[in-house]
Amino acid sequence: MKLSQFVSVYAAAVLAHSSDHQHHHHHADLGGVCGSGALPDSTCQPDTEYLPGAQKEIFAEKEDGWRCPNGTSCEHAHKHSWTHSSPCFVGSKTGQDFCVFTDTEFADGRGTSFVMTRRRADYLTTYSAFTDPGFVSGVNQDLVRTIPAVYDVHEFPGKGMGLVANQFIRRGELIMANTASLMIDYRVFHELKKEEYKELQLHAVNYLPDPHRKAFMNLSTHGQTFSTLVDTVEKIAETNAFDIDPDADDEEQNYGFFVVFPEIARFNHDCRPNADYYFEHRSLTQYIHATRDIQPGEELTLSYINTVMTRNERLRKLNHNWGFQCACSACTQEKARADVSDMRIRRIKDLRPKMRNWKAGSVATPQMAELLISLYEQERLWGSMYNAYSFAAYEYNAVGDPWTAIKYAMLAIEWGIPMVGATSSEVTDMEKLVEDPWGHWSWMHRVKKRSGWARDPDEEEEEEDD
Ligand SMILES: C[S@@+](CC[C@H](N)C(=O)[O-])C[C@H]1O[C@@H](n2cnc3c(N)ncnc32)[C@H](O)[C@@H]1O
Repeated sequence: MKLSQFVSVYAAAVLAHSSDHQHHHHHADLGGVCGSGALPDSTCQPDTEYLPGAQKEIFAEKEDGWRCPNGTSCEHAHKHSWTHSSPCFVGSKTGQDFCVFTDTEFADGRGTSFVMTRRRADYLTTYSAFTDPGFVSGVNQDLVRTIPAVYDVHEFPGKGMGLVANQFIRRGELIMANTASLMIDYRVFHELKKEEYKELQLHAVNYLPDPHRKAFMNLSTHGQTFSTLVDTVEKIAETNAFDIDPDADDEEQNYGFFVVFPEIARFNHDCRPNADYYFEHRSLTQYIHATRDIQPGEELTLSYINTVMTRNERLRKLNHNWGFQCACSACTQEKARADVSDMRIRRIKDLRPKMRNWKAGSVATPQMAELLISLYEQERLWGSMYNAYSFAAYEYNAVGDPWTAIKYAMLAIEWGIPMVGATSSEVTDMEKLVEDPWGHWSWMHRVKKRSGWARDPDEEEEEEDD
């Protein structure tokens, strides 16, 4: 297993679509393509026709009659029963059509919309979420609720809407889960013209079933208003989307997804959040669990950025990507405390690559892992504790102390399941260690390396810094 994988997945799963989009405040964005064959004539309507509720009248036309730009064929043979699959634009590098694929039946009729290639959309339909509808039945608890919510939605001065715990929530408990609403292949942003992908985005949202589309259109635009729907949808996506890495079997490893989950989008940011998220590909679901015990009345928060950043780095990034001045407890603490917090952050950044280095010359020791645990605790980075416990389990096992290794592996599993999921490699590798530390890859690994008993270090997988 690759240690770098879990650290990078964790760090990269950041609520960010950092490219700077400019917004054009003009009407009739769709007007430009009307009559060009890019869209069916029925879509060549004033923007107001795209308001929620207008979907059926506009998109009642069958896909068969739809054409794609530049004479490309948009053959949408229905391998999976996509309810809609047009329009399309050709990617500048891949030469493939990027289209809108909507399944309005998905997850008990909640629906989901993709903007990607046919090939990738079809690949995603091999996931249990599509092959076994029962798998995602009842996952989303917001549009149709069968279990009482542990939170209420409130207005927060200076932050817009946010979520508040309405009861005690224990560490590790599930707070919310959403299947993907709008899922965009990142290549769309690299290969299509801005006007093209904005149009695909608009269609993707329009195709969602009514209540779902309304929930999407209600999301934050960071206080801005736009005269066209295409710009509003773009700003909503930019303000609310998560970056999701492709799964390990996806043939497009270099490009992940830009995904919106309307209810999860209500979490405001905190640098020391009391909730964290992970995406489970086979259910196409983003899960949110409590990183620590939460008291009723506390605001529920996620970190939009990598938490292991100094105060100035965090402030800069949040201001650049979302345009707000972070006023969380970690950002507003008095200078002496903020300085020592930054010292801890720098030490964390220094320790992790050392422990990820499994070569003979690595200076990693179990004491470093103990230090990392303490630093995470002092920094209140509860969502990362599992990561420090894993390092400790590996380090103890690597010097031949299986019982301490098992103790930390158990802690890594306990803290890791709600943060990264029970089926993630981080958790399953810890389970292997617990079952048989002596047979685990990490057993005596440091000792063997340093004594020259093991393979040539250069043959080992190199771990990168994140
Ligand atoms: C994903 S949305 C969060 C929910 C949003 N407050 C709403 O009303 O729907 C992100 C936007 O919320 C606001 N926001 C989130 N966290 C914030 C914070 N810590 N301080 C100020 N504004 C925040 C910003 O406007 C940001 O662009």
